[in-house]
Amino acid sequence: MLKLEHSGTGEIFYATKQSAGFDICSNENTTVKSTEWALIKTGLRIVESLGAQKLTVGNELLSVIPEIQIRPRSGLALKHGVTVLNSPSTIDADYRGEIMVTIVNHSKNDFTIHKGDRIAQGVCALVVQLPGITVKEVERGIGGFGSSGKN
Ligand SMILES: O=c1ccn([C@H]2C[C@H](O)[C@@H](COP(=O)(O)OP(=O)(O)OP(=O)(O)O)O2)c(=O)[nH]1
Repeated sequence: MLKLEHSGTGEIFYATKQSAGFDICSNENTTVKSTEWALIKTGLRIVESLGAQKLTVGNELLSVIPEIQIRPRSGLALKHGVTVLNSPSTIDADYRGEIMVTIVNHSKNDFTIHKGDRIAQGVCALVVQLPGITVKEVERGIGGFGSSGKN
């Protein structure tokens, strides 16, 4: 449905058979200062997606597409006041750039992140595009973070 790859040696895994989220690790060493936020590289990329699937509900033919939601790790939030600023972040199925995570540090202390540290988790969900809304572009490619408009 969606195929994810890591650009380095980083593993992508579910902790248990019934884990909803897979761990997302930092692909860099950095420090997020107290009360500030930073965009962190993950080395992850979607390399393939099946595209929209059609589902009939009542009289309507709906497009069902996968997305990845980035969610915080509860342990980081509780122990360090560190979370994902724009959570749940939306990773579109046709995004081919590196998946990035905006980490915010709400604590009084600077927070150091090492390459390989688990900073967030990814959840794959199936969403429905509302019928009757215009689809403007065919594909997103590597554009993100405000690339599709002025605001
Ligand atoms: O935390 C995030 C949020 C987004 N993205 C990438 C994947 C996503 O598909 C793309 C666009 O994200 P979003 O729709 O949230 O961005 P936007 O600010 O609305 O800008 P755009 O005009 O690019 O849609 O950026 C990330 O890598 N990490």
